[in-house]
Amino acid sequence: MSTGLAMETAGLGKRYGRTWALRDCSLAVPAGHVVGLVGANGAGKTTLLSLAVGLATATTGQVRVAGGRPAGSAAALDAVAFVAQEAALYRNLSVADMLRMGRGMNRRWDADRAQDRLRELGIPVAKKVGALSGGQRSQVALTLALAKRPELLVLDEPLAALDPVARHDFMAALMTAVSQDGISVVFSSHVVSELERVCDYVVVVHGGRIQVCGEVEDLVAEHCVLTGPAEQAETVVQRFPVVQDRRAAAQAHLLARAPASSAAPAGWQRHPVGLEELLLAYMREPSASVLPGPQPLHGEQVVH
Ligand SMILES: Nc1ncnc2c1ncn2[C@@H]1O[C@H](COP(=O)(O)OP(=O)(O)OP(=O)(O)O)[C@@H](O)[C@H]1O
Repeated sequence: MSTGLAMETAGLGKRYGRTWALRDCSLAVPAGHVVGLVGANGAGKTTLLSLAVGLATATTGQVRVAGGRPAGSAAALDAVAFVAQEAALYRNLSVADMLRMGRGMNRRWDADRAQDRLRELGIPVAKKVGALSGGQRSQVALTLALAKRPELLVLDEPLAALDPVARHDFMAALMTAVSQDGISVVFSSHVVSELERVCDYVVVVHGGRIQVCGEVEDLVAEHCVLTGPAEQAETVVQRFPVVQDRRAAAQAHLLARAPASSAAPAGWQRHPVGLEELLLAYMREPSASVLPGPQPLHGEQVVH
């Protein structure tokens, strides 16, 4: 059994009929990170998260979570909390009913903390879930997930239905929980502009395959935009892997994998690149990939 990894997959694949929703996915995400999972519609994000929380079974390969527990096993269910895309709450039940259900279904339920959290947020527990705003419903779902005291919290597009203020409040609540509890978080999102503020690790999925996986700090340090004369661009392209190539008549802008330790070519300037720009470049260029994260374990037998 391996430890220190929030999520690890080896050769993981999921097929629905003739469609491979996820294919040959091998990654190892260290514990203690806030991981942003991004990719276009239909890229395979929900499939990967569903496999990780044990809601779907793999067609090929393996997935383990929270320090090597096989996904879907009793040990994993104890250690992992999941907030689904539509924050699966029973709209006809009151918030208090949901809290009672949570307590009945979980061994390590922290009822006091859940009550305190909802009080601080001003969410009345007597109210029916269906009568809450979208932002309040998301906060209730997060409260229920945190009350489980998970080691790994998985959220599928938690920001999708929220307005900018609710989105900000939700992420602030999540970050507070992360710093208080030291949990690992993996969440999928289309809001690439907000990831820089909250994530320290990113995974990009494209067409069911992992395209990018690594620590934000490393990724940003390993990339830059090189600007210089367009007629010399080909020589630069041969020297550095280029993710995005933009050329005008006179000048070229190349978003390249060129670590800070490598000198910029003579006559060229190096500019730092932000996470949003970097992720958008990779998402626009599916053939470019980078996988600098730790190597997943191979060859270990996992008994489900
Ligand atoms: N239950 C299913 N039956 C058939 N095909 C499915 C099923 N679930 C997902 N797929 C297909 O698998 C692929 C990946 O879907 P998935 O929902 O994982 O993508 P996603 O990245 O989460 O997309 P989105 O951002 O739109 O939520 C898509 O082509 C989708 O149509």
